[in-house]
Amino acid sequence: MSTFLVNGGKQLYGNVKVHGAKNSVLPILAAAIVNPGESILHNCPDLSDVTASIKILEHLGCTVKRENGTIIIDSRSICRCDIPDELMREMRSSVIFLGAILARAGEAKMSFPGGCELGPRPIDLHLSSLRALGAHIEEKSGNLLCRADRMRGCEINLSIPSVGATENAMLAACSCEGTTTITNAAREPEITDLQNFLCSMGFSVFGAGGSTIVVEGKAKLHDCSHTVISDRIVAATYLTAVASAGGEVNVEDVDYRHLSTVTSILSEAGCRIRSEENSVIISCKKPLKAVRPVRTAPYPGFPTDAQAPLMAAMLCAEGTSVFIENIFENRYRHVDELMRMGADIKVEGRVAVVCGVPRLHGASIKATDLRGGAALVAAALGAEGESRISGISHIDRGYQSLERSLAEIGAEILRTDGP
Ligand SMILES: CC(=O)N[C@H]1[C@@H](OP(=O)(O)OP(=O)(O)OC[C@H]2O[C@@H](n3ccc(=O)[nH]c3=O)[C@H](O)[C@@H]2O)O[C@H](CO)[C@@H](O)[C@@H]1O
Ligand SMILES: C=C(OP(=O)(O)O)C(=O)O
Repeated sequence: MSTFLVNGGKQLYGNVKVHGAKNSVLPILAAAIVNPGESILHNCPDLSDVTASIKILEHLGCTVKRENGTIIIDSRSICRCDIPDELMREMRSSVIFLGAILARAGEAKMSFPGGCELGPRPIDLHLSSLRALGAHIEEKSGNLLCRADRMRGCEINLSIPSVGATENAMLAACSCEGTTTITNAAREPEITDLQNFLCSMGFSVFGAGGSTIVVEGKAKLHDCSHTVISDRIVAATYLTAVASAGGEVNVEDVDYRHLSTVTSILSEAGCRIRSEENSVIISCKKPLKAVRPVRTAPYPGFPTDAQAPLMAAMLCAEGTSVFIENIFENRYRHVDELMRMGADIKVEGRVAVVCGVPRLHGASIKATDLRGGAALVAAALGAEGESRISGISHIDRGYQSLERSLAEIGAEILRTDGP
């Protein structure tokens, strides 16, 4: 089992590039099967979740070529409409294949998806949206058996602006007769990226980025190519790593507009931030100052995926910072591990209170989810001495060679094989 060995206490300097967004490329890979043709995707990160998506595409009968950051999917030869349980469990985004397979084949069979364990992650809104469009879905012994003989566009009002339910509804709506209007849709930049990809293959989809998305079903489709947007959560993680360790780093290939809630909090903490066309430059001297309460919220609010990395940066800030996790019920599993490094954090329900301590020390710690794992790395970079971080397969789901990127800006971090 691989671990990260981090020798903390070194400031970070230089340039680091942000790769393509996991939460964009995964639904886009699923969407590629809606079009019986070729899709060329650029800026695809090399992540274990991307590998899992490719396995699903190949299982369905697609031909997939992957070269550096480009993935070419030819979905003309699709011959199946089921996904094996072990692939469903590998990641959350496997469930987005449901809308895509239904749109393409009119039937689908799969089990429930995996993904980070952050408390209950129901898919009721995914299923009710697909049912509203005309799908018959039977839930039997942990399996979803779906058929859709004739899907019709309709109005779908989501009770929560769920990212995944919005994506599934958009994909299924592509094969419907007529127009589908999704209200209270998720507004994340990754939804806009999915809309742009669907438009590039010939669909008429508009409104993404706002709360109402309109999909005109059925269209004359053609081969397409698309470049995936950059990963705002990876960018946020680099910013918090610099805030934790100190130094000055240019985070490149990023859309600063997607990061404004994160950069405004880091500025409030005392970091100097300069946003340019495609980069954000951060410069920090320790100690930082505590910040006003950080409340996670759907985009454009503060992203839940950046909550743990930001917490890592605030552990040694002067004063008390409060975090309120509004999206997921149990997203503080990193807290116990951070406390092994000397952090002072109290959690009650959805609230975590972080009292700044003068310093952290290295420790043996374990990542139990993706962003919690990234937070442990950020904290270890700012701690005195050596930390050994296990469970890094969680981190590999969302960060391409995190250790290499951090080493390029001066971090002492090594991936080792062993217990
Ligand atoms: C692959 C991907 O894009 N993952 C992201 C996506 O996850 P995901 O799409 O799973 O997150 P959702 O936006 O669906 O979840 C938001 C909230 O809605 C609830 N809910 C969701 C669906 C449903 O059918 N019923 C229901 O109650 C969830 O339990 C959660 O409390 O958005 C999350 C919120 O920004 C991010 O943390 C994840 O990184
Ligand atoms: C929670 C996350 O991913 P997933 O939804 O794929 O589990 C994440 O990217 O932080």
